[in-house]
Amino acid sequence: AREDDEDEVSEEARWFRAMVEETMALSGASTVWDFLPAALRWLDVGGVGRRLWRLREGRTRFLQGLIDDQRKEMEQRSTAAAAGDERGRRTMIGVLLSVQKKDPDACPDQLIRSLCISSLEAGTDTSADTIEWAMSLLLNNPDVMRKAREEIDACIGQPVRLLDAGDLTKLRYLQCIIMETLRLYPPAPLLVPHEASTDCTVAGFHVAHGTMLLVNTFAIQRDPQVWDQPTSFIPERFEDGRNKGKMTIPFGMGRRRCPAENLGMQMVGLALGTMIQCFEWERVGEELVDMTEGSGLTMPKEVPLQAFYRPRALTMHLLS
Ligand code: HEM
Repeated sequence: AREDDEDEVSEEARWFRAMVEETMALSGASTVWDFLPAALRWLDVGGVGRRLWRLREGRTRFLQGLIDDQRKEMEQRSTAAAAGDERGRRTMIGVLLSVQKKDPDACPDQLIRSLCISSLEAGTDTSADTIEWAMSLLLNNPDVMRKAREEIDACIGQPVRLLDAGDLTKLRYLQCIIMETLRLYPPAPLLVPHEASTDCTVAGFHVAHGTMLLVNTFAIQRDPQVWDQPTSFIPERFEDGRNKGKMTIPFGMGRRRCPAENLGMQMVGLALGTMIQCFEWERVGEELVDMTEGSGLTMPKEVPLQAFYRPRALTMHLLS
């Protein structure tokens, strides 16, 4: 699907997506660099440092462009407001620029760039990968896809309309599908590397100050001592609060847990739900969709998903 839609997205969107994909691939938890003594790091094995530096320059240019545009728009708006025209939209950069205006030192452009880029980067691949894994699982489990579509059709009723964010809380089975996808294929399988800020002891293990800590969510969520048929895709295991309290932490936990869990669940739910509602999906051949995991900070599919789809007669009028 990725190649087919190349014509439909802007140059900028394509660049952004490629930049995020490369950043995530290079930021995988274990690069050779991490295992080198500090004195040897200047060797830049594999050119990782150089490539990350180039990506950083591109990101800075992109974000600074957005900030400059917004600043200009706000200046024009304040002139218009003085003339009685109050139109304008509220954006994250706009809010941060207002803070900057009141206190320039507390909110420099560099801070705005960092806040925006971390949200954009953290929200792009995680959500897109989850949708791709979920669709792959559904293609390999057509009965689950059918049950999800029946739930959506029953929820929407007549006259048929596109599902929207307000429907998502009623689509319990769709939520179970997403939870089960995130259990089997957490987009950040080792979460994000953390560092112990002081010496401490956790469950009898001594952790020295400065140690890099990785949480193996992937292993925790497939633990055979906790889950029945741990590697099977069974959305029903989350129905009616069953298995509540078992360790599923695709969004991390504690103070640095993903701040956008609700937004992420909504984005995935809306995209996946609409794809199921509007199209018939089929695998490209007899064989099952390849489910090999790729590498990086996020966990993309090793082989990008390709599938056949055609609009459903029921929803054709909504698409034209
Ligand atoms: C299915 C979707 C998503 C998943 C599975 C996910 C998962 C995660 C995980 C595992 C972390 C690291 C937690 C830790 O350090 O222990 C994280 C952090 C973060 N996520 Fe998400 N995320 C998703 C969507 C989003 C979206 C849509 C946004 C923003 C638009 C976002 C913004 C962030 C930010 C800013 C952080 C860093 C928080 C911090 O370091 O304090 N995420 N996310």
